[in-house]
Amino acid sequence: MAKKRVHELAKELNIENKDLINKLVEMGINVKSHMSALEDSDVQKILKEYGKKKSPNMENKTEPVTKQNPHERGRGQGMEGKKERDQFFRPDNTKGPGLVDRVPNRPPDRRYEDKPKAPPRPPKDARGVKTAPGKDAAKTEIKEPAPHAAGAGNRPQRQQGGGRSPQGERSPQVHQGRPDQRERTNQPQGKSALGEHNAGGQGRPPHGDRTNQAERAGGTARPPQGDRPAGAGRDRTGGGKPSQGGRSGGARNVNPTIPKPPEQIAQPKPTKAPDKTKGDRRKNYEKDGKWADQNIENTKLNKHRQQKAKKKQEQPAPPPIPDKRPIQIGETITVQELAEKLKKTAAEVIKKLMNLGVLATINQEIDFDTAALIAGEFGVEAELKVAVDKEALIMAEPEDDPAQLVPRPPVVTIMGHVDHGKTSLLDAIRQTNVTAGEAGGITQHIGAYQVEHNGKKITFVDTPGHAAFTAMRARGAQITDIAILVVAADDGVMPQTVEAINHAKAANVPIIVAINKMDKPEANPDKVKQELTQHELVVEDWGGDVIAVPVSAKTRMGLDNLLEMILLVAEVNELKANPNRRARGTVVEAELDKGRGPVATVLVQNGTLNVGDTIVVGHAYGRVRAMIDDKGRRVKKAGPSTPVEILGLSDVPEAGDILVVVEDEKLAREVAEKRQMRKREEILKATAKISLDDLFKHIQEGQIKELPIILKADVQGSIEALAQALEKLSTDEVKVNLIHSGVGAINETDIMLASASNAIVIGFNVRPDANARKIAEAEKIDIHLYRVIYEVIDDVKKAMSGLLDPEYKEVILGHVEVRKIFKASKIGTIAGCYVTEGKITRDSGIRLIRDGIVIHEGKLDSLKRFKDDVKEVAQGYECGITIENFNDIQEGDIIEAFTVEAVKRELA
Ligand SMILES: Nc1nc2c(ncn2[C@@H]2O[C@H](COP(=O)(O)OP(=O)(O)OP(=O)(O)O)[C@@H](O)[C@H]2O)c(=O)[nH]1
Repeated sequence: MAKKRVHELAKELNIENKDLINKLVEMGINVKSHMSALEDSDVQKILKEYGKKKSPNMENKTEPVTKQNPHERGRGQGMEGKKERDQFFRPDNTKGPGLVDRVPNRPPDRRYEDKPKAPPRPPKDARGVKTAPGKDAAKTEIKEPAPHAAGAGNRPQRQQGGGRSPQGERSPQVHQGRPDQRERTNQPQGKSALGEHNAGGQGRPPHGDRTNQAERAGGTARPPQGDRPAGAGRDRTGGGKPSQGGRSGGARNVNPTIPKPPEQIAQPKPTKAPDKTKGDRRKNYEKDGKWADQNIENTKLNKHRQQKAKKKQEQPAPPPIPDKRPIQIGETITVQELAEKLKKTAAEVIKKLMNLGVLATINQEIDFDTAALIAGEFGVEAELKVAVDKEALIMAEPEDDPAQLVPRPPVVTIMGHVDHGKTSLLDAIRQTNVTAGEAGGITQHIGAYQVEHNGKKITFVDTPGHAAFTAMRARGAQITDIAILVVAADDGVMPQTVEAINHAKAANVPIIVAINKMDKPEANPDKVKQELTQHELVVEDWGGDVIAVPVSAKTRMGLDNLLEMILLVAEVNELKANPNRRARGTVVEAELDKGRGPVATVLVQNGTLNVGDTIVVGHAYGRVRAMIDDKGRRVKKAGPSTPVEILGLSDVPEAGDILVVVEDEKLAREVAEKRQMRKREEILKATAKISLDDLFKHIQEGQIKELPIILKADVQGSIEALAQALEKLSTDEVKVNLIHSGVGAINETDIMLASASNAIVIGFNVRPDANARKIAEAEKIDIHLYRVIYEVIDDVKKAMSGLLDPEYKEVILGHVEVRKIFKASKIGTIAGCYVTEGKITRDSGIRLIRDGIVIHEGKLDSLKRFKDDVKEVAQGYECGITIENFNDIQEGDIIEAFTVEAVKRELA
């Protein structure tokens, strides 16, 4: 006889293949699919299982039906149609048709409410609250089916077990196994929740159902168990373990009375899982060791699948986990960049900015604080990114290893009073050196030179005077090791001598006094020495520590001695440097050579500068293309204290700029460009908008060499007259430059031009229109309005000479539009007006403007509201106006009301 296949048997039993397969698996019968053939014995087992289940449960279930419990009803009625049954089972698959949806509509314990006798049990209630609602609801809604045998009574259990279809099949088995289990579960021992459940299912008094079920189950239920609080607790836990229970315990241990809701299954309580599994396993094992093991395996597998499916169903589109990492923002950031960092659109960011009252365009930079606020609005934290100061990095002076330090030539600067012979002395030393046989012969004035004395080198800075010395110091460059103070023996200490002394002292530079012009008969070195003491310079002869050397630049007398002394002081001061490192130096002189480009004389102060080195010098950078020494020779390297001319810079640096060698050109360029930008900004800042009020101040500060003017007038004749008069005002210091003139009102374009060229705007018998006025205010453009040519000339003249004293300033009160004209023989022309802006007062001065041209300036004769005289009329109101001694008012004219206020002038 042909073996029966699973699907055939399922058909026979009127259950789904899936359910039957699961049931078979639970029973330890290995089947792979609905096509798997079943042994006769297995078929018998199944039939027995289902057959067994049917009878008792069905009977039991009828009772609840009468009580109109939906579940019971469903069961009691028995499910005839497959559809119905399917409906019942499917919900078990976590997401049966409509199961979840219906759950909420169900009162959680409705089933139990129907049982008034049910004694209240806190623990169970608790559970009920937590889990039952879903369960019951689900059940109630879906539970109509359960037609066949076990169906009615067991279904709830199945669902409970895991709410999966397999359980549906299992249900019969549940019933089968029940008695045994019940016996076990009913044992007082605290079994796992599930165990309790199962048992409790039959014997849970607190839940009305339970009693019913117990009855249904065939009296196996044990009320005492149900009472056990522990049981309840366990129950709950068991309930919380849907997935596991579903498989391992669900089917087997399902509690017929308290079916678990799909929700419970869907949201298991992981904490109790192990207990349940344990309990189930033990039970299974007790029941049938093999079976249990297999079942566990299957359970795991199915659990995995279910979880997967569940995940898919429950989280079809998991919301993207927001990136909570803080974003890094510098001191400033553009709106666009911020939007990108926040992964938002610029529009969204701009909108948030607007909410904060910040109007910004996409390319506008906002500061860190604002950016952080915006980021916060989007729930993102912002961190201030401290930019690495590359400039500081390259400018940092590395510490030299003392072992690497070697003596270096002293760098000497010559200072002193005018005409005391500084230049003569420098030349004399240089020439002496040349005549001494220095190779090369042709001396180059590159800003510094080196001489050799007794085999030792001395570097002289070729820019005498303390002004240059201090200017360099002010730039942070101190190149001088020793200062030679030249004092003419025939003249003595003079004011600039004193200055030089103070500058050298301030720089903490040792001083050697060269008493020059000793060849002169009137030379009086003692007088010099004496005067020096008054400035805290006590020469050695007089018991001090200051070296004084009598010299003559003219006769070259004492020069060797002077050089000797220089070397001595250098030795005492232990001047050392490390030639084995990247060079660092200071620009002594720089210029733009027509043929060679930017040329700078650099005094290397430490390290060795090589041809090919990448350098940054102030705002210039480049690679050392060539180096020329003070003798005009090309050199490849320059060590400490060596002055060299260097070629290859991008721009002409300034004296006092520091030269550093950097590793790569990109970094050099970056730093140099940053400095250039900073410099430009400084220049821009310094060039403030000109106004007549502070014109003289700017002229004095040398910031202005010309005064750009934009002139607007009522007629061409006025422009010509004014242009001529204004241009005549040009002086040697400032040239008046009429950059634009025209007939008509001052408009927006005039203001923009003034803003771009930093010009002042003069209006003669014309007014700025509303737009122009607004822009002028925003752009801080100075507009001067006149009605007399002489006043224009006088004001500009005074402004240029610093004599302008505008003690009064005109303030515009408002504008009134003439809308209707009335003629009255006695009064004259009455203008029916409307105040369009500001206000007009009875005592305000007025200008009648027609097409931007001032037709009349004067006073009001009367200001009325209806028939009453009023002191003022505000914006939005009508009024009647007559102008003193003026009747040529036309409709459309604008009356400008103004007042003149005294202004306290700031001293320039
Ligand atoms: N007799 C004599 N005249 C000297 C000596 N040194 C300089 N002179 C003269 O003094 C005058 C000024 O000399 P400079 O070398 O130009 O003096 P300085 O200090 O460089 O002058 P400034 O550059 O104007 O500050 C010149 O006429 C020199 O010829 C000297 O040793 N003896």
